[in-house]
Parts: sequence; structure tokens; C-alpha cells
Amino acid sequence: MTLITDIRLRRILDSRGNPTVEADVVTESGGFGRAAAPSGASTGEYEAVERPPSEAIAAAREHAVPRLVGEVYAGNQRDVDAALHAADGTDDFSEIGANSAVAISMAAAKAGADVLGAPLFQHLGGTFRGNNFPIPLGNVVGGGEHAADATDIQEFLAAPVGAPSVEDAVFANAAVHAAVSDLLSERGVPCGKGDEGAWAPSIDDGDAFEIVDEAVSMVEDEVGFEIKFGLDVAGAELYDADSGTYEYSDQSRDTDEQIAYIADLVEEYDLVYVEDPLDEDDYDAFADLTDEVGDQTLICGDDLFVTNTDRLVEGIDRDAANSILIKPNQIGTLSDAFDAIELATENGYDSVVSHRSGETEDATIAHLAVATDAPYIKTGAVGGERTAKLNELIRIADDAT
Ligand SMILES: O=C(O)[C@@H](CO)OP(=O)(O)O
Ligand SMILES: [Mg+2]
Repeated sequence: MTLITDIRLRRILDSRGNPTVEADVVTESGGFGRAAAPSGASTGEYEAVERPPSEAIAAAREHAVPRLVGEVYAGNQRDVDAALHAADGTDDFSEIGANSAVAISMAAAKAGADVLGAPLFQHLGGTFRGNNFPIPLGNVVGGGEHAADATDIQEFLAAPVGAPSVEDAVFANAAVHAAVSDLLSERGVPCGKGDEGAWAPSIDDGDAFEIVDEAVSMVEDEVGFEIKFGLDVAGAELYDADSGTYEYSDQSRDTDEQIAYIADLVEEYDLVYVEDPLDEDDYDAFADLTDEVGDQTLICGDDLFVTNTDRLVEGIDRDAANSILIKPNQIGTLSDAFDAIELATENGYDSVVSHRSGETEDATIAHLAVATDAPYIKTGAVGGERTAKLNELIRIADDAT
């Protein structure tokens, strides 16, 4: 039934215009799945290795395809992902590339679901999953590695925490995005968009806080439910290991000052979410900040944990955070991403399933978030490769996938 009979790999375009890997998986009974790897710009040092797509494809054809075709059942995701690990033979997918691995892993899951005639979230999560929907975190202003000459903080994220439905939440984020544009033009600030579709104005972070705060309040009044906001600081990108300081356009902050700065922002703006406020190697500083404000907000590890259970175990032991970002391509397979979410849940950490700055129309993460009952998903607010996931969430809620 779900025995894999063919795998095809090709280069396609991602949203930045760079090549990425797409995989097609076909099964014995005609099941078909297609998936594509996303790609980061502010990548964590400890992520699985993304190889140049043509090299990743050649290596996967040589090592992975023969271990899967005629050998493994697409319906058995653990076997698929174990075969990918065995084919690769390293602990970071540096042989076949995490981009080939994740594309095949996700395409196999879709082929398995196709044979069953079930939506992907149900195949992945089982029949009892799918009643809860993640709150979408929508990037409305951004800079850092995602846009030149914009804010130092990488992402300002609308968080419609009081939305009665996923549809209301998705439209609220789009409305905040539009309100930010209005406020920027009132101030006479011209601006384009960054890699994830967020506005990328040439303003300082202080102005961005004011504008996002105002935009969120305006939309909150309109829609009548609570909307907050949060940040992805992408602290590792600001951190200078030689000087031990976080380098902002207008000043440097040492680690204690950075912790105090973030804690003040949490207080002042009632932030519900702070991702990577500190450097990816600094578990201690993460723990200090979590101790200070972890009862008021989510402190989420992205570059800190890289969806890796070994790094998450260390974080849990050291009380470094209370939330983990989940990016399947950081670790290379859906099984590994599942393991990270389950470990997080068992230990009271909230999972935030996430896109990358370089994306495709692939909507697997929408299904992954619903399948695992993840409380949050971060996948932008507008732009085709972002709305692919947001609209899929609306379809899942409407039983229309
Ligand atoms: O830092 C992040 O969380 C992501 C996605 O928003 O960015 P990138 O894909 O560039 O790592
Ligand atoms: Mg991040």
C-alpha cells in the first residue's frame, strides 16, 4: 500500500529567489506527496546542515533514494526518517543535506496521508487531534538579517491571543500589518518589506515599539478581542563574542544590560512572546531572564535549541526558557521535530511551530502545528508563501483539506 516506489528530487525557487529542494514521493498504490525545504537567513550555529541544493539532491539520490524506494513504507514515518538518518550517516545531515532530508521526510508524510485519504494533520496526529488551533504570530515590522537598514530587532510579531477562531486571528494579524503601514505613512516614513513580508522601515527600535503598540491597540478596538505583541530579537545576530556585548545601532549592551533591557520591554509593552533575547550559547543568561519574567511572557529558544532534543534537555535542566521554536529543517526530519515537541510538552514548554525567512508554498507546518496541538505557529502575516500556511490553517478548521 504505502511502499515507496519512486522519489524525484528537483531544484525549485524559494521566496528569496534562491534554489531549494523539492521532493516527490510516490507509493505502490499511487499515493503521492510533494514537499519543499525552506531556508533560513539568521540560522543558528547548531542547526542541521543545509547543502547547496544541487549537491544535496545528488547526495540524496546516491545515498537516500536506494534505501527508501522498494524498502520503506511512506505510512511509517519513523521508518522513513530512520532510513534518512542511516543514509546520511552523520549527526547533522551534512552528507545528504538537511534540505534534501526534510523535503523527503515531509513528502513521504503527505504520500502516506494521501493513501489513507486523510488530511495530513490527521495522519500525523491521529484521529483525536485537530480540535485546537495554534495562535498565529504575525511578523508586522522587521529588520536584522531579514532587511537592510531597518530595525535592529529582527521581528515584531502581532499575537492575537484572544481571537475566537483561527480565521479571526489570521485576519487580525493582516489588519495589524495594514495599520502599521498607515501609521508609517502618517509619519512620512517610506518603506518596503523584508524577507518575511513584514514592513522594514528605516526607523529605530523605539519608534517601532510605539508604532506596533498603537497598531495593535487600533485593531484590538476594531475586532473586540485581545491582541498583544512579541519579538524575535535574534540575539545571536546582535551578539559580538569578542567584546561580549549586544551591538545595537545606537549603543552596546553587555549581557546584564541586555537582560534588563528585555525585562523592561516585557513590562512596558506587556509582551507575550520573546524569542532568542540572548546569544545562542548563553544558557545562563536565558535562565536569568526566564527567572525574572518567565511568569509573564514566553521566553522562546530558536537558535538556542535548534529543534534539537539534546539542546532542549540542557535547557530544561537549566531552566533556560519556557518555550521552543520548532523548525523541521533545523533538525532534518518530521520525527525529530515531533520528538522535540513531545519533550517540550512533557516539560511544560510551549511549542511554536515556525516558518523560515526563505519559504515556498509548502504548507506542511500548518498541519504539523495542528497535529501536535502546538499552542502557537509563527508564519508571517502576508505574502503568498506565508498565506499558504495561514490559509491552510483556515481550511483545516473548515474541514476542507
Ligand atoms: O529567526 C527566525 O525565527 C526565522 C524565521 O522567522 O528566521 P530565519 O529563517 O532567517 O532563521
Ligand atoms: Mg528566530
